[in-house]
Parts: sequence; C-alpha cells; structure tokens
Amino acid sequence: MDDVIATLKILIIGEAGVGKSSLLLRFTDDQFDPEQSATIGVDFKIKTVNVEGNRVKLAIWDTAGQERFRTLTPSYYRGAQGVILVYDTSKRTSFDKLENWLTELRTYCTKRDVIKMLVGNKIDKDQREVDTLTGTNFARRYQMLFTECSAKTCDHVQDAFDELVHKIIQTPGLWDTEKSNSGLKIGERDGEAKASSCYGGCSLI
Ligand SMILES: Nc1nc2c(ncn2[C@@H]2O[C@H](COP(=O)(O)OP(=O)(O)OP(=O)(O)O)[C@@H](O)[C@H]2O)c(=O)[nH]1
Repeated sequence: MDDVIATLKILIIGEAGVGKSSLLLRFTDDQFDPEQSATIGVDFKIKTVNVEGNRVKLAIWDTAGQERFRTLTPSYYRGAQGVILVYDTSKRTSFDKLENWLTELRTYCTKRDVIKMLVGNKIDKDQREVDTLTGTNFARRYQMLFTECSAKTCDHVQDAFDELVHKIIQTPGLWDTEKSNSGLKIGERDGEAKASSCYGGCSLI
C-alpha cells in the first residue's frame, strides 16, 4: 500500500446548527442523522484520501458552534492548514455571523496561508435566506473558496473537501515544511517521492 505523504489538519467552524457535524459524517461515513446532536467541545475524525495518486491523511476537527461548549479554542486552530467555514443557506443570521468567525480565525490560526473554504449548507431546504451570489461575493471578498451543498442529500459535500485538500497540497510551504524539501511533487509517482511523509505541520493539538 502507498505511504501517506502528508497529514493535514482541517477544521470545521460556524454557528450552532448549520450542519458542521452532519457535513463531517456525510464525508467520512456517507451518513446523515436528522437528529444530529449538538457538539460539545470538539469531535474528530480521520479519513485518508487520494490526491493525484498520493495518499493524504485528513484529521478533521468538528468544533462546537455553541459558545458555552467552546473551550480550548486556540488549540483547535493551532497548525490547521485548512478551514471550512459553514453557514446555513436557510438562515440569514448564520451568514451574518461569518465575520465573527473570520476574526476568531485570524486571532488563533498559526499558519498565515491557511486555506479557507466558505460552505453554504442545507440547499435541499425550500426556504432560502442567503442566495448564491451573496455567498460568492462574501467568499471573494475574503479570498475563500466557495461552494453550496447539502449534508442531507449529499450534494457537493465530497467536492468541497476535495477542492480544499487540493488547494492545500498545491500551496508550497503549507504542509511540506522546511524539512520536507525532498523534491516531492504531486503527480510524481515513483517510490522515492511517495516515501516522503508528514512533517511539522501535522500536529494534532
Ligand atoms: N435539511 C437539512 N438539514 C440538515 C443538513 N445538515 C444538517 N442538518 C440538520 O441540522 C441540524 C444541526 O446539524 P448539526 O450537524 O448538528 O449542526 P452543527 O453545526 O454541527 O451544530 P453544533 O454542533 O451545535 O455546532 C440537525 O438536525 C441536522 O440533521 C442539511 O444539509 N439539510
């Protein structure tokens, strides 16, 4: 079996009830729970994915949206290479709070070039309070990737994670820190390259 070339730390943040845990469950286990309970503190799942022939391990942290369940905030953010910022397309208030989440991200993220993705979830619902253009414009203003999806119906969930991981891997210095200057290029398929492993940036706390 191929070696894992990197372990990436990815966070999912956003207001309570927007569907962070549901997106994670859909992505890792292809399941959906209509009665998903609120996250207390932090939850954590690992999934290994393939990026252009290389195996990349994702450590995905699902954080509580409710303030009272949020403890140890700085340690969630430490070393993260990717962040998924989620709002609920059927709930304007969850969109209006995005700026607060970006402020928290700027405060605690230790990596300057962390890749951010804005995700509007619950597009399966008839009720719409945030249209696609509003989401696109916000993402553009803050230099984030953007997609809309549904953890319930599965629409675009896989794409969101794929795009984020590709962008991280394509960003020099974000995951292949100093020591890993081994000439590895994504797409390179010989054994030497694949033997490269995860360095500094993969701390889990
Ligand atoms: N219709 C619909 N409901 C969803 C979707 N995603 C999540 N839900 C529901 O929304 C509710 C909240 O989902 P969670 O995944 O717990 O939300 P969360 O953001 O993790 O919430 P906290 O842990 O409190 O921060 C649950 O009842 C889910 O079943 C979706 O795409 N469509």
